[in-house]
Amino acid sequence: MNLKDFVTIVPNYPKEGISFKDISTIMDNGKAYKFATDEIVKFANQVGTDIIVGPEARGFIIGCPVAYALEVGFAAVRKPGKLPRETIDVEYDLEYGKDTLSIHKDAIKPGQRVLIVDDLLATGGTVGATIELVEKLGGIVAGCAFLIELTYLDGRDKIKGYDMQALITY
Ligand SMILES: O=P(O)(O)OC[C@H]1O[C@H](OP(=O)(O)OP(=O)(O)O)[C@H](O)[C@@H]1O
Ligand SMILES: Nc1ncnc2[nH]cnc12
Repeated sequence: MNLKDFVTIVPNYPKEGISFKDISTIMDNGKAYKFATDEIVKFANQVGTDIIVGPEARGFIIGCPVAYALEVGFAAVRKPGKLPRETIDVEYDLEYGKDTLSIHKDAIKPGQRVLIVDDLLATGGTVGATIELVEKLGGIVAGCAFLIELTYLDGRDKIKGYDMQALITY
């Protein structure tokens, strides 16, 4: 299956000049959604995975079915103020300005092998901050898996030295 055929390109969204890669047309097709999930499950098995970590919100859409298929847990990385118990937080750079990501302090046990799953790698700010959260909790980043990599934004530079998988590249 050519997964790229299921991505919808939306020009000038959310801003003029941005070519938005809409994955909702992968998710609304059962066969494409399963194919994408199965490909990440294969990678997860290769690198060895005890738990999936996915950043809000699109990381949940693809991370949760992977966790289900592997019969491992899923830990959510969220924007500030969304998690009810004690968190650790990491500030990271956006194209303009800064943002923060949080995870529950007890979401990952020291030594657990973590696969970070998200829909898309752009500048790498989100995955970089997620790696920092996992490692602060003593987790081992087994790898990072994405449906899409925007190679022209060089996000890969932020995950040098980590195993990574991208199913579709632009
Ligand atoms: O590599 P980066 O430059 O960090 O960009 C990639 C991130 O941007 C998008 O999430 P967004 O923050 O738009 O949130 P959403 O999933 O809630 O739409 C996407 O789902 C990735 O998480
Ligand atoms: N071009 C893009 N398309 C979809 N999601 C994104 N997140 C960051 N950049 C994106």
